[in-house]
Amino acid sequence: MASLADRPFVKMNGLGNEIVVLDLRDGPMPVPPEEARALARPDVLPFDQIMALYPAAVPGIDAYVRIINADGSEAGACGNGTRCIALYEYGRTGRAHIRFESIAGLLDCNVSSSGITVDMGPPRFGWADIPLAGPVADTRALDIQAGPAEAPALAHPAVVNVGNPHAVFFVPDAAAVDLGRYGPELERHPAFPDRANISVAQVLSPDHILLKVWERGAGLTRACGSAACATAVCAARLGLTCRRVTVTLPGGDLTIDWREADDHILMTGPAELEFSGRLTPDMLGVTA
Ligand SMILES: N[C@@H](CCC[C@H](N)C(=O)O)C(=O)O
Repeated sequence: MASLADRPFVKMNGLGNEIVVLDLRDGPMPVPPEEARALARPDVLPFDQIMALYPAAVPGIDAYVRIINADGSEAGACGNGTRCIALYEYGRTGRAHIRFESIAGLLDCNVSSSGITVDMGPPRFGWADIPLAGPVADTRALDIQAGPAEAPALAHPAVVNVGNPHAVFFVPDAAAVDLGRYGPELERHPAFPDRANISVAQVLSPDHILLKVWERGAGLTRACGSAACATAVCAARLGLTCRRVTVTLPGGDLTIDWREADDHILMTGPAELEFSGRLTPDMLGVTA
């Protein structure tokens, strides 16, 4: 099977969410899950997601993007990674308006001095869209004890799909929740047949939310852009906040605006280029 050995990579981050960009437009090939897992080892090139760029099928689109988690699984959305590839493409082309396509649809991005804005599209609240294991009438608060019985704050999450599945637990004190302990079980709860990204959110004011995230396929991360979007729309839908909020994650702040006019979610924040290099067989765990 083809290997990524010798392909160039760019290491970036979006608020400390660790991203590896692989521009495969010149020689498209799938990212082998076992090579992704080998690369993610702590002593190699630890990352939360690979953003792999492929030629777009449609004119006017810069690239088709596939998103690979550190465990080798594929995701439909990655907000922080999308800001990273927008910055990468801006550096390559000098164009501030960049458009990507993904399994979840179009990602329209704008790079400016105040940050990178990504149109993440509209949220989907239907139980089958998230997806959930069975019909649920009200996805604002699941009528199940989703979390462990000894952690009563972790029950009745709001759920939504923003290109990927999210469950958001609104709690009075986010710092008091040991998400590293409960995340693995919640991510794989039987209610979520495709697993889920798990957020613990504390509403600080009608325009400010504190958030920490256990990411599906990556674990605890310093930031998760799609989780910030998911949390903002769930909070607004529950009447806890307005539609434009600042979301504070361990890695920093994102601005989320759930636009009334077309139901789209706009996420604004930074991205950073760290270093670049070339993948070697050793890094990918490939033996001759
Ligand atoms: N880091 C991301 C989310 C990446 C995908 C997620 N772990 C999933 O499997 O759905 C972000 O910034 O949105």
